[in-house]
Amino acid sequence: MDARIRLGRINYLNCLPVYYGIEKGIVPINVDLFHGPPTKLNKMFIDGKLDITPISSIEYARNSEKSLILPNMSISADGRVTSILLISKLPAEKLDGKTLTMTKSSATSVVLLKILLAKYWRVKPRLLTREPDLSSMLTQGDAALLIGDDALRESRNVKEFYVYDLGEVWKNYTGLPMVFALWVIRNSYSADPQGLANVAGAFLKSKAWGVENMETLINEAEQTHHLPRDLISEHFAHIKHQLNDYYQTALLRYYKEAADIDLLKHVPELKIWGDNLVG
Ligand SMILES: C=C(O[C@@H]1C=C(C(=O)O)C=C[C@H]1O)C(=O)O
Repeated sequence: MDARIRLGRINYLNCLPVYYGIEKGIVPINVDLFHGPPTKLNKMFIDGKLDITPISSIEYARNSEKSLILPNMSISADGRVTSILLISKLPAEKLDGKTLTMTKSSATSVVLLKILLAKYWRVKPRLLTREPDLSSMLTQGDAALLIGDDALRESRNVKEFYVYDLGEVWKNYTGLPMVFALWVIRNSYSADPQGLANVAGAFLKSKAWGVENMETLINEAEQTHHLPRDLISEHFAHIKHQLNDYYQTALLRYYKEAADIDLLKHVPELKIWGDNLVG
């Protein structure tokens, strides 16, 4: 099989540990990589321009008939995540009627924030979507939602604000981890079980290589993402790339919470490739 797989790659630090082995050719696989923030990859996948890619977990729920889930992969956190931050001039309980600006790069964390505002903090701010630029977001509003590297980059400069790590708030609310992103497979691509097995295997090998070679990953991340070393290792320690029963239960709880406040039409079945689905 030498058809080149069109593979998405979120351009945040959270993907480095699972892509490094593939990108450096340590794990050989024939792919064309497409980089971008989550909302760009979400759209490319839905438009049929990617075969396999991480997408915001809420987008799988909205398009579950178009895709299958790649097993054993996710971007998750069991509590603190370090990179999904609500940065606010006021305590979150006081945001009722205030203006909150949200990064345009996110889909899952936008819905997560809406769940927490409605059900945990019980407030109803006015919500705006903006480019991920903290100072202009906080000029236009009283609070801002940032994700990924944009959040990590600001996380040490926000001491004068109230800072909420939404992985941690979600854990306080539900007692469960939070699954932010899933790797999905375009339905028509699943007709190539050998190709799929190759990709699934390559990710497992690349992920395992990353776990064994954490220092190399941190060195690479320092150079390519320009973040402090201790912040990088803290982020890597909190991001989980798994999708076992515990994380699947948590994901279904998130979908249920979203459906409860009409942000999702129905809770989808998690169709995971290899789970008695296709050959
Ligand atoms: C933990 C993260 O998870 C992410 C959050 C996403 C979202 O909110 O839609 C999508 C993909 C992930 O990048 C992060 O960005 O740091």
